[in-house]
Amino acid sequence: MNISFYKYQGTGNDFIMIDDRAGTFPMDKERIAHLCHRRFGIGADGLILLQNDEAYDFRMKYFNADGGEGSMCGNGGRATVRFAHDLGVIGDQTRFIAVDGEHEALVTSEQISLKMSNVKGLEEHPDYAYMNTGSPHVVAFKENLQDFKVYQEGYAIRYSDEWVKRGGTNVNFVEQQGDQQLFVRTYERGVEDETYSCGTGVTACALTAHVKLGMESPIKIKVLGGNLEVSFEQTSADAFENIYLIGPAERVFEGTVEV
Ligand SMILES: N[C@@H](CCC[C@H](N)C(=O)O)C(=O)O
Repeated sequence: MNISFYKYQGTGNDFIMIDDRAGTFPMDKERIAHLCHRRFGIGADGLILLQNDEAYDFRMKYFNADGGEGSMCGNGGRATVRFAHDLGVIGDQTRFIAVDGEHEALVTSEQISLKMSNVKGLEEHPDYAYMNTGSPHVVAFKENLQDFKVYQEGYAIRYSDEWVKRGGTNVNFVEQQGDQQLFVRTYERGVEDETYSCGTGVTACALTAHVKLGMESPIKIKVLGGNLEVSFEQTSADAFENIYLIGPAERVFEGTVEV
């Protein structure tokens, strides 16, 4: 059968977006991986279904590029809000449900401001920090990040015995570039490559930079695909609330594909 799809991107993290309010999309791992393949398919870091939900404006169901259902995707959340707005499903404010629970968002023509899940349990290790911002993230500070081997080093951590045992992780490398500015590069689990941006990843980096370097909210973050901002409130030594991921998200093209 042929289905309509839309392609969206948020700071270069790109997604196939499907209006699945009828609930008819055939959710099959191989099919989703094929659609996301950059040579044989449409090409994307992930595929997202916008579905109906009784209690919320919509449900966001996110799959990584390998076809497996992912944990929360921050940029995907922002792109799904833009998609829902473009479809006329929502106005300029929304409350929706995703794999990690309820989210709120505000829409302007330039930006989507997405409220992220509260964070509890920041682990501080000598060489890195770890936290779950809806998805699991290792955060390691590096100098001269532009020239750093993100794929090789990220892969080594992601597939180390410890992280395989713990269910896998995304890996973020971060460099401070001013009082309120970070530069972040991310190796993404489920894409198994460096992506141009990772929303839950930059959120983890901002919270880590606050704890380790004393950087205050809001923190601006440069990624390969553009610029994001993260604001937050720290409520105890390892807990954060009112976390917002703010940045652009837009439709790139649309089409039909046989599934
Ligand atoms: N790109 C995402 C992160 C997606 C989740 C991740 N790949 C996983 O399942 O671990 C983002 O913007 O947050």
